[in-house]
Amino acid sequence: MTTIEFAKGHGTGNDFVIVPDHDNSRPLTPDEVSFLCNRRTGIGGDGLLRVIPTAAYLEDSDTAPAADLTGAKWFMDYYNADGSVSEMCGNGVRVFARYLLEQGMASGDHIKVATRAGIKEVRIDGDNLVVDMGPAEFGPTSQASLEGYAWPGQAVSMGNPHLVCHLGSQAEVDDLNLHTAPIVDKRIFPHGANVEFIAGEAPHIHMRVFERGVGETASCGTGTCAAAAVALRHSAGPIEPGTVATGSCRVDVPGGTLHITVTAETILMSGPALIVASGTVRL
Ligand SMILES: N[C@@H](CCC[C@H](N)C(=O)O)C(=O)O
Repeated sequence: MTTIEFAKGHGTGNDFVIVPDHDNSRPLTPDEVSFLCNRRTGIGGDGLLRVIPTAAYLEDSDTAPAADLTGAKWFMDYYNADGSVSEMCGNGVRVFARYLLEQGMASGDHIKVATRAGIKEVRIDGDNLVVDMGPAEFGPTSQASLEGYAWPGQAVSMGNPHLVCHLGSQAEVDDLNLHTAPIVDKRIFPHGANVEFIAGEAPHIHMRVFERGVGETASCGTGTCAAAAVALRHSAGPIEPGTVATGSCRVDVPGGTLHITVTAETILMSGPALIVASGTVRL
């Protein structure tokens, strides 16, 4: 049996077990990740963030990184609660940056975090952290089905895959039973997708999300970016293909509120991140 250090943090209720591994000497198996994320028998979290040096990740990784990561000292090695890996986690990046600051592993008001989807720059803005998430990439339209119903949706990549379904009213979103995973088209999403159900119009929408590898969560940072991009395009009316519908959008999720700004080049996500506990745990 080994004992490891952990911390626990969240961003708008999307919670993470944080495991520092400064020399990348203790990789975690998928079973260990799902044990740590288990809310009854482990610590509990929607996901897990291993904190490892970017240089160590680059040495060990057998796949070429999506982008040059050498400008960021620390790599966010992100896992979903079921032990699967995802390319990106928006709330996770804010929590990761908050952890680096509190541990004295980063300083100043701009922090770079290496992720599987490239380097993300985080700016500290009082209690909020503002992440440059990169642009949304729109894919085809598709649909999500659940309990015999189907909703049209827009495929969006924020580094990780999303399907955003715009429903008629907030009551419809509130009434959804998200205890089981919505079914998505495997031809469009061969590795699954995070499914966002939204109501309202930009600049203020409501969202619930079923996350791939997790289940329903209180918030999803990449999901709010995808949802805001879709809502802004929806309210912009017909626009030139290839043109981005820019603007700001408030996204209310069960765990709080995130503020999203879509520019022609990128998407900025602003919201809180807190570290709430730390300790040791037996594996
Ligand atoms: N909670 C996240 C997204 C985490 C990854 C996702 N479940 C996936 O598999 O892509 C966020 O805040 O973005």
